[in-house]
Amino acid sequence: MAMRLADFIRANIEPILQKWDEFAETVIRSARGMGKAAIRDHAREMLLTIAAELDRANRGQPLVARSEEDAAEAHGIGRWTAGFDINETVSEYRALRASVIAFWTKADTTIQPTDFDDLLRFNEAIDESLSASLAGYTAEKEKHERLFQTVMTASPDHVFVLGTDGRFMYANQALCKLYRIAPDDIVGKTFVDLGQPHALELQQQLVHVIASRQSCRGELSYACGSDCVQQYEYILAPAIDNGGKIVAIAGTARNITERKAAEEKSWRWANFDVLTGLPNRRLFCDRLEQDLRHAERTGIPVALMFVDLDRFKSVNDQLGHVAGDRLLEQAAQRIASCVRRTDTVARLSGDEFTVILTEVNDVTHVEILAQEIVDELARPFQLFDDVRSISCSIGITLFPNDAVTPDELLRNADKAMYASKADGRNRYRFYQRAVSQAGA
Ligand SMILES: Nc1nc2c(ncn2[C@@H]2O[C@H](COP(=O)(O)OP(=O)(O)OP(=O)(O)O)[C@@H](O)[C@H]2O)c(=O)[nH]1
Repeated sequence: MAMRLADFIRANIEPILQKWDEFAETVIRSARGMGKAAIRDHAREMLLTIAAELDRANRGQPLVARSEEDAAEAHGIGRWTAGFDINETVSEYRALRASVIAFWTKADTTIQPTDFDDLLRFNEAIDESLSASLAGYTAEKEKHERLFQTVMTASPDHVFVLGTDGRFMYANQALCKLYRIAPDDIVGKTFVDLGQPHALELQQQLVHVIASRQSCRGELSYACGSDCVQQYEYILAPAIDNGGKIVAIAGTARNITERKAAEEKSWRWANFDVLTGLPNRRLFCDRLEQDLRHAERTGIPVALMFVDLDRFKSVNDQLGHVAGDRLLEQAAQRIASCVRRTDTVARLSGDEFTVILTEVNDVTHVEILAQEIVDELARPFQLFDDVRSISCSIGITLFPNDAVTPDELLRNADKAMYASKADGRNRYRFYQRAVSQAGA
């Protein structure tokens, strides 16, 4: 052959790369996100580097200069990052070697002694390049594994990998600490083996993730002592290989106990009266709407009471606001003690309370209850060193007889309450009767 191998490679680089492309189609399937052009450019770069090495060898210079070794190493790192597995990385070099030799052998007519030297050096160059590349690949892989381990170990969240049979393949330190088990001992066990009440739920979720091939989230409680329950939010996600097969389930779980407590606290702030602990106006309105909807379905009436303390201002004026607060707290407890657990007692504002009575089959019961509240609030209140007596005025309206909307019902109850006040306080009045009396 007239042409040296290095020159041959440079002259035939296009057809060599064309052949390489065809082979690469089958080898590099798993190189996610890497375009064909990028892969080809890499091959071109490697071939030109090897050709330059052959030139140097022909001139009697050392075969592999440091910079080429670095380039091959960087290539290996790139292959790991691009998602190549180690076989694909090796195959890539084998394909390059095969492409070049196939072309060269085909083009060869008369073999010169120098051709054997070139072939030998070419193979050596490919081997050197491959080993530098693999060194880069494995170093990068190990570096990432170490980083992964560090992140997993430091993570306060639970991270785990389960096989499709539900057995642990990996669990990080946080999870092992929770279950009081060594990381090596947890491998091969299932959540059921760890003996937690939430195990069956997780097992079912696992089956669901495998069947649907979709991730799922959920919440669970973990009893970490007789009076300690921690809440966790978890995500289970299927790990799918290049062939579309589910090979594992990756899971994370985060302790949300504090977040839940904060949410609960802010929900209480938004919906309950701080002084009395009763539902506030907002929650009262929600409950009234719900109760009315329910009553529409069942056809059983609802009664709404408006309870206003009589001359409460004088308690504040004479004994101070703190004593007034004490009275409001006690009044709230007394009203609540008169009703069923299913009924709602709320504090709308100041000394105004409301009571929603559901499933009122007999209005007589409403009257009895209203009188009970009047009597309860007429009993003396112990306010620190003082004892005070006040009374209350109650207005009552009925759904659906008097009105059907929450606003109208509230207005009616308010009017009936004022009728009680006008009648001399310390009593209750029904809206209907108050209206007909006013009309009479
Ligand atoms: N201690 C205390 N007082 C409050 C609170 N909210 C409102 N008040 C007072 O409650 C009083 C309500 O008075 P009113 O309902 O207007 O009048 P009243 O003295 O009860 O007289 P009648 O309703 O006409 O019988 C006002 O003095 C308010 O300042 C509270 O949270 N604590």
